[in-house]
Order: sequence, then structure tokens, then C-alpha cells
Amino acid sequence: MTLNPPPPPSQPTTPHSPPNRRVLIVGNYCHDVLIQNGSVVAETLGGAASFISNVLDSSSVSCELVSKVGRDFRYEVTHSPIVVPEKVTTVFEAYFDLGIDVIGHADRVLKRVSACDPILPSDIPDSRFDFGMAVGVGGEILPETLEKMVEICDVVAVDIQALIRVFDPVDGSVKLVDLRESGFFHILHRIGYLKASSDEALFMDVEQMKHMCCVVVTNGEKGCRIYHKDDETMVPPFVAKQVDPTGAGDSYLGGLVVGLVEGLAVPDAALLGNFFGSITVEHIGQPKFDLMMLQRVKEEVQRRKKQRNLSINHKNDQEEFHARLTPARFSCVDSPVQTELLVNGLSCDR
Ligand SMILES: Nc1ncnc2c1ncn2[C@@H]1O[C@H](COP(=O)(O)OP(=O)(O)O)[C@@H](O)[C@H]1O
Ligand SMILES: O=P([O-])([O-])O[C@@H]1[C@@H](O)[C@H](O)[C@@H](O)[C@H](O)[C@@H]1O
Repeated sequence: MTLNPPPPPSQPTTPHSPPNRRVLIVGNYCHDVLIQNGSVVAETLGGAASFISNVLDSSSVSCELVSKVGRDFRYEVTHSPIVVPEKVTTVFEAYFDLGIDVIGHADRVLKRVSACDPILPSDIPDSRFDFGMAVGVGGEILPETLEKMVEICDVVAVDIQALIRVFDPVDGSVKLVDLRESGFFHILHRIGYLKASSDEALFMDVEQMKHMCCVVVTNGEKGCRIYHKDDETMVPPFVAKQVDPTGAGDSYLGGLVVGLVEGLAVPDAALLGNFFGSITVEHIGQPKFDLMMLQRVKEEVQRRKKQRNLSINHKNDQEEFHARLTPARFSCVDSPVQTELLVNGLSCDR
């Protein structure tokens, strides 16, 4: 089945000039506090922007990141955020033992306990980008921010969580509203990709949205599905030992965009998304990707592109790409600290 997705980002102009792959990521960094049985298990750098830039930087895809933090921000990051001195950084508490939350999400209950400032159109550079990613976590993306993004980026990918989250005024619990009532709906015919988890997908009409853009719905250990116009494709998962689901969807989106800017077809880019999502669930916080693994992934992506260019695809060709990526996962090595955290880590039933 062939998907006819939005046009890919621009390709190299001469054989020697590197392709212009500039990706703009917009969304706040945050502090994540992971809580189980009433105790804090870990405190980590969070925010979709941080997980996504981790995947893009590791894959040598150049990106610019616009993010706001407060004076208390304590992480050293490759892409410096805007510091708002009179504010504190956005904080999310993730509870792993409160049962099923209001939207039926069984594995964690999220509360936004503090929020930094929104990202305004004037915070975003006026240059042009091949690809934009609207990836807020705490309500920091405004309709006018997304409008500016679609004006300056050739293609925009949006994580639905940036658009439909609302926060309980008393305890900060995350609730979701229908996409049509989100205040963003009028802009969505101008975006290229909309990503939602299967829980979040209940808050949009996939049948309607798939005629406006390419919709990807992730489903944890089951992989993901792509919907565009009349096409629907299931993209298989990679087997993982889940320790902490935080950031899986973000790393997925990072992998998808790496695949797209490298020129892969959408289902292959989504497979790369599944790959990075599956590695992320095996770690608490940001995974540090093994260099050998990244090199193998790069080689497989180039091989896959060559195959496509030579049109030597056949029916089961994604199975082959999957099979060739699978062994690459096993070159990931955890640091002793990470291993210790994993042993005492969070386990969630999905
Ligand atoms: N337990 C798992 N095993 C293997 N892959 C997983 C697992 N959980 C997540 N993934 C990968 O990460 C992607 C995003 O995860 P998902 O849980 O659907 O998103 P979110 O973090 O937004 O809720 C999935 O589509 C899948 O590819
Ligand atoms: O786990 P996931 O859904 O991909 O994304 C997560 C957000 O939902 C959460 O608000 C944030 O605190 C995490 O750092 C991470 O970005």
C-alpha cells in the first residue's frame, strides 16, 4: 500500500552541498518527577522537545530548538532554552500507581504542578525551516505560535498533546479536550503530520483528520498506524523490556522526522519512529544512544533509500528493513547508574 504524504523537505541542490535539513522544534523543556508507591523514584529532564532533540542530535540531523524554562532549570542541554527569570520551569509529576486516569490511560497519571511561560510567535526565529515540530507538553504552544510555524516551515508535524491538554486548576491533572474545541482546529489543514497516542486519538475524528494531513497513531508495544486519505498502514513494533514509558511518543516522533528528512517513505520513517520509541521505554529519562547502534541505523537508512531509488521494492520489503534494524538495538549498553535504576525501576502494565 502506498501512502501519498505531504511533500518531503527539500533535497540537496548540488552533489557536494549538504542537504538543508534544518528542523525547528518548539516546546518547553520540563522537570519530570516519577513517583511510585508514594516515593520519588527519579527526577529527570523531560519535555517532548528534549526527547526529540536527543534523537535528532544523535542522528546528526541539525535542529534549532525554542523552549522556555525558569531560573531553577538545572540541566546542561545542547540547545539552550530562553530563561524567564521570574518564572520556574514546567514540572510534571508522573504517578505510576494511581490506576486508570480520567482518559483511561492505565500506565501513568500526569500532573502539571508548575508551568513556565508560553512560547510566542516573537520567540521563534524569522528564518525558513524545512521541517517544524510543534511539541508542547504544558499548554505552551498558542494558536498564533502554530500559525507562525506553518508560515515559516515547509512541513509541520504536530503532537496532538500540544493542542488538546488542559490542566485541572486545583491539582494540575492532565485532561484532554476534543481537537475541534481546542482553538487550533482552523490551522490544521495547513500541517503535514499529526501524531497521537491511541488514548489521545479518541479526542479527534481520524476519518476527518486523515483528509487534512497524515495522521499517525501510536499504540505502545503494538507499534503504530498511519492514516492518509484512503490509505491505512500498520507499522510493526520492536520488542522491548519496558521500564518507563515516558518519552516513548516523543522519541517516536523524533525517529519519524529523522526518517522523513533523510528521504524515507512515510511507513519506513514510522518504523524508525517505532525503533527509537522502543529503546526509550527501556530507560528512565533520556536514553543515551550507543554510537555503534546509530552508525548501523544510518547505514540501514541509506541502504533502504538506495533500494527505493532503484525501485527494487517488493511486497514484504518493510519486513526486511525491520529485520535489519532489529539487531542494531542490541548494541545499546546501559551505564551502571542506569542499570541500577532499571533494576529498581518502574514497571507499568500496558
Ligand atoms: N512497551 C513497548 N514495547 C515496544 N515499543 C514500544 C513500547 N511502548 C512504546 N513503544 C514504541 O513507542 C511508540 C510510542 O509509544 P506510545 O506509548 O504509543 O506513545 P506515548 O508515549 O505518546 O503514549 C509506539 O508506537 C512504539 O513504537
Ligand atoms: O511520554 P510522552 O507522552 O511521549 O511525553 C511526555 C509528556 O507527556 C510529559 O508531559 C512530559 O513531562 C514528559 O517529559 C514527556 O515529554
